[in-house]
Amino acid sequence: MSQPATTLAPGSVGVVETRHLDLPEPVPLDCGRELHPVRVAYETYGTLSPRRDNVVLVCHALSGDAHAAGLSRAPSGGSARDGFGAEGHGKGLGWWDGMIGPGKAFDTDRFFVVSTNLLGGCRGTTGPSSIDPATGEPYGPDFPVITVADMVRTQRAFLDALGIERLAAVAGGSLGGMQALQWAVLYPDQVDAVIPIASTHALHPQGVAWNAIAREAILRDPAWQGGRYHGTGRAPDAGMGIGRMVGHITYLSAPALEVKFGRRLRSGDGPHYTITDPEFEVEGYLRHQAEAFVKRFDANTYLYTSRALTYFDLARQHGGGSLARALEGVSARTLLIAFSSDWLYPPSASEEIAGALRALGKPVELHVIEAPYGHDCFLLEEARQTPVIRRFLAQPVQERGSS
Ligand SMILES: CC(=O)SCCNC(=O)CCNC(=O)[C@H](O)C(C)(C)COP(=O)(O)OP(=O)(O)OC[C@H]1O[C@@H](n2cnc3c(N)ncnc32)[C@H](O)[C@@H]1OP(=O)(O)O
Ligand SMILES: N[C@@H](CCO)C(=O)O
Repeated sequence: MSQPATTLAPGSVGVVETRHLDLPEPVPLDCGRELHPVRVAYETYGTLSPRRDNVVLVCHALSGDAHAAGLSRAPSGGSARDGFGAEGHGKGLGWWDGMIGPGKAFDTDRFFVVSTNLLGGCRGTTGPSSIDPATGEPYGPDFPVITVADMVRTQRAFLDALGIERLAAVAGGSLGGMQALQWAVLYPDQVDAVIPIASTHALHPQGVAWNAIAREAILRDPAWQGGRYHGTGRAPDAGMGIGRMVGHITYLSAPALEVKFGRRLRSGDGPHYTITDPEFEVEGYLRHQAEAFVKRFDANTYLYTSRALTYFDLARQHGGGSLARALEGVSARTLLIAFSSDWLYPPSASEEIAGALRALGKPVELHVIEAPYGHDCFLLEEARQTPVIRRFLAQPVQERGSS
């Protein structure tokens, strides 16, 4: 994971700025509605080749944004609600800064890396906090329910507007990996390689359940007000904070919590026998994560995005219940990376995808990295993902085959 920085480290893409593009056409959605207008927030790193054949799209997870690499030019300290927004994790460096740059996994000496904030987001791309042209008010709960396929259709339309037809690769972790898989299925002739990391073809029931609890915490906060909290001076911060605490624990692992906090108390002279104060270090940490999160994120975006990732089911949506059938049309070569301690998006999910692709004779590699930090390993274990990704992306066409 990128560290706070005031100076740019070697290999940095430098100071970057999030830009915005308005799509010329409405985006058709799985729910049957169309969305228009749609604005997409994006950043790019590296140089587009004259043949426009070196584009890598990186897709973020639940709470990310377009600021994937470099040091943001945007002012810090803003929030998702006040219009300009704080940086991805509050320090100015992009959420995959260790992975994108000269000589890094996504090498900007070679690739033109594009990162967008996903549809439904609260970091510059049209989402539930955007103005509904029909009412002149924020959409709130009137925003259409969106899917991962809708996010990918939006990215396709965005790239069309930039004049980019093909992608050398699509990569992302978690929900970002779902988008990569969705690209391979929806646009098989337009993407050469996909790199889903710590991801799945369908979240397991326990994952669906944890997401449901997080959403429930928001829905039951009286300040949510049926989703029409914008402009009322009240927002469901309490509910979203609890939702983030739940979610954040699912991104970690039991051994990581043991090493990081153990059962240490916050105060040297405790316990203080209180039912309200955070006595344990891990409780203080969770409160900190909740407080930081509500400053940078919108509750309705959380609801819509969490919903989209629980709906995602390649077999159901594209294969009549069969993962193999869903993947039949894939022509991109696939690199799957999973982490041994990730119980939310476990290696078994990547193994299922790899098995289905192999049985179909498609080129696929699976790497399970032994690492203790749980699901968030895709943000933390940059050094160990880098050689795997660099080697995969360096493979000349004639060497591409099943493994
Ligand atoms: C996924 C995308 O596509 S982009 C979105 C990615 N960003 C996020 O998810 C943001 C929130 N998540 C995190 O911070 C994740 O833990 C990670 C993986 C991104 C970073 O992991 P780490 O570097 O190990 O950070 P860690 O989990 O220790 O959290 C550090 C924070 O907790 C605070 N903290 C650490 N220990 C304690 C404690 N005992 N009590 C209170 N606060 C604590 C630190 O002060 C630090 O705060 P800051 O972020 O405000 O500076
Ligand atoms: N911590 C990451 C991972 C979620 O899958 C996020 O908040 O987006």
